[in-house]
Amino acid sequence: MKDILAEIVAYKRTVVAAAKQQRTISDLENAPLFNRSVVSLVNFLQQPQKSGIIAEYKRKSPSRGVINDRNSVEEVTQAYANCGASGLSVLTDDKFFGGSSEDLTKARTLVEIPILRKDFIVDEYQVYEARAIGADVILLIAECLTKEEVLHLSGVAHNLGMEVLLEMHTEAQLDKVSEHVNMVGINNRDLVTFNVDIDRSIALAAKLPADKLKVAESGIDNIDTIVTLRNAGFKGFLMGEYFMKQEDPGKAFNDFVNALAQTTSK
Ligand SMILES: O=C(O)c1ccccc1NCC(=O)[C@H](O)[C@H](O)COP(=O)(O)O
Repeated sequence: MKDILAEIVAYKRTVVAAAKQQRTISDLENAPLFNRSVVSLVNFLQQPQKSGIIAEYKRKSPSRGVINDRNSVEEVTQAYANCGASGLSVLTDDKFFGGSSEDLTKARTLVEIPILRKDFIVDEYQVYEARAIGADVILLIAECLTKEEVLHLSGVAHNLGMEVLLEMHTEAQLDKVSEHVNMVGINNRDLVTFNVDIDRSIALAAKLPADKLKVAESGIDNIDTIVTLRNAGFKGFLMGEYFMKQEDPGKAFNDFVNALAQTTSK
């Protein structure tokens, strides 16, 4: 199996090197959105009247190919926000996921809920970039960063007023959690084999630090799974493909959230 993560990270380094030639960090600091007030995803995920779902705008992926090339980022993210999403995740990688920074900024101008920049962050330049394009939260992936890198990048995000979701897949990666990580995400998808196993989140739940909000990521496609994950202590549920592959992702999201509310009010 080809190591897609290594390929993505190598690509990111070339993209960052090129971006630095175009715009310096001080250019990013002067971007119109750079000093806007950040909206806390941790707060939104703790509001009981919201779904806890972080709904992802995802056009394609290495594991699935094209998922949705019909519905615009404006249409989908507005629908998600209006129908009870606790947060949005917008993929800003172009090559592997068909996203862009412009996608995130378009969503930012339309919605007021927290937005996660979903990308492969390996350089502090990308953290400044996240702030400049309107993100509230960054994703750090333990699998492609050292403990020192997580500490540094989460510190930069914290100093810029943003929150950090640290994604991991194994218990050994828990060692990389730093003081400026606000949320720990368990990715149910193995990024080498692409196998998805929801039990991955359940198995690791009790081992996660009590002071970090728990987020389950990937492969979630039904209400029973969310109920099980909630009972295991998860407050956030990152869902992309399940909604994006439907004819009308916004309607599918609305139907799902209503059914979830009915199930949990019984
Ligand atoms: O989704 C992939 O194929 C993928 C491959 C390599 C690295 C990351 C990948 N996905 C990123 C994600 O974390 C998911 O988009 C996110 O958790 C939502 O997952 P899903 O609900 O299964 O679309």
